[in-house]
Amino acid sequence: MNADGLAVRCQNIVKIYDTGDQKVTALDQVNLDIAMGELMMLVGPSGCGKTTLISVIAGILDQDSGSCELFGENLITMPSNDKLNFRAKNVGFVFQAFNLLPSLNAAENVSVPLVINGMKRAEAERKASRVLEQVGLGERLTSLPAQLSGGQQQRVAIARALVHNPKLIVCDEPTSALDHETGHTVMALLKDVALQKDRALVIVTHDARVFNFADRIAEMDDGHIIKVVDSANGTQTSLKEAL
Ligand SMILES: Nc1ncnc2c1ncn2[C@@H]1O[C@H](COP(=O)(O)OP(=O)(O)OP(=O)(O)O)[C@@H](O)[C@H]1O
Repeated sequence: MNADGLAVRCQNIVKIYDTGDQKVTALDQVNLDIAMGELMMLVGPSGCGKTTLISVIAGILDQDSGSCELFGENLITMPSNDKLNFRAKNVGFVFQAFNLLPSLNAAENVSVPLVINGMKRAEAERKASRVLEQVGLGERLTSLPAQLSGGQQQRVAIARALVHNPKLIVCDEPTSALDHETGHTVMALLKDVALQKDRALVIVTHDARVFNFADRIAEMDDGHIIKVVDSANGTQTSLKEAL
């Protein structure tokens, strides 16, 4: 794939966790390109490296070697302040554990990325409320995370990842706590974002109900990407062609 028009370019990414008494190679020479306008899903067994890979892609974890470019920018060589600003503006992340701030209500949680990017609080909360309405939580704006169900908290986390209109959205199991219909609504909303030509989405999922939303599905095993399938026509791309 030509580097023009790429949202993400991962080349030879290696990540080893060193816990003192043992070393775990979570990513072993991973190569993956994601085009602008693409919704890429990552699948594979537990422990194969999916969360590690999206954390590197989102710039929240540094790889040990290899390069990862986001919209042509190599985050690992950026000064840390520039990296923080770049990430705050361009990346939305839905964590597996949601990571909502417990003392802030739903609208306040969702407004955090806007406030970080310099928007006034009242305006940020108005905008956050509109996105919460889109995910079906217009009635729960002032609820604290502890007053919400798991599925509702997950939708707050998704609204927070979308609210500042980032160019890259990275989601770790975004539909795991949602029923079929809500999962479908949330995926349709995420897909709408991915369809914008200067944006991209990467979603880690075990949820077969949402595979049909993907443009391509990359399958991982034991720190490697073992195949990439184009879901529109079922074509399996060899790894050389996927690059
Ligand atoms: N902070 C850490 N310290 C040490 N080892 C880690 C750490 N995080 C992940 N690992 C190990 O790295 C490997 C990859 O983990 P990762 O969380 O990326 O897998 P995953 O495919 O996302 O798994 P799951 O589907 O269960 O979320 C696993 O063997 C895991 O135990």
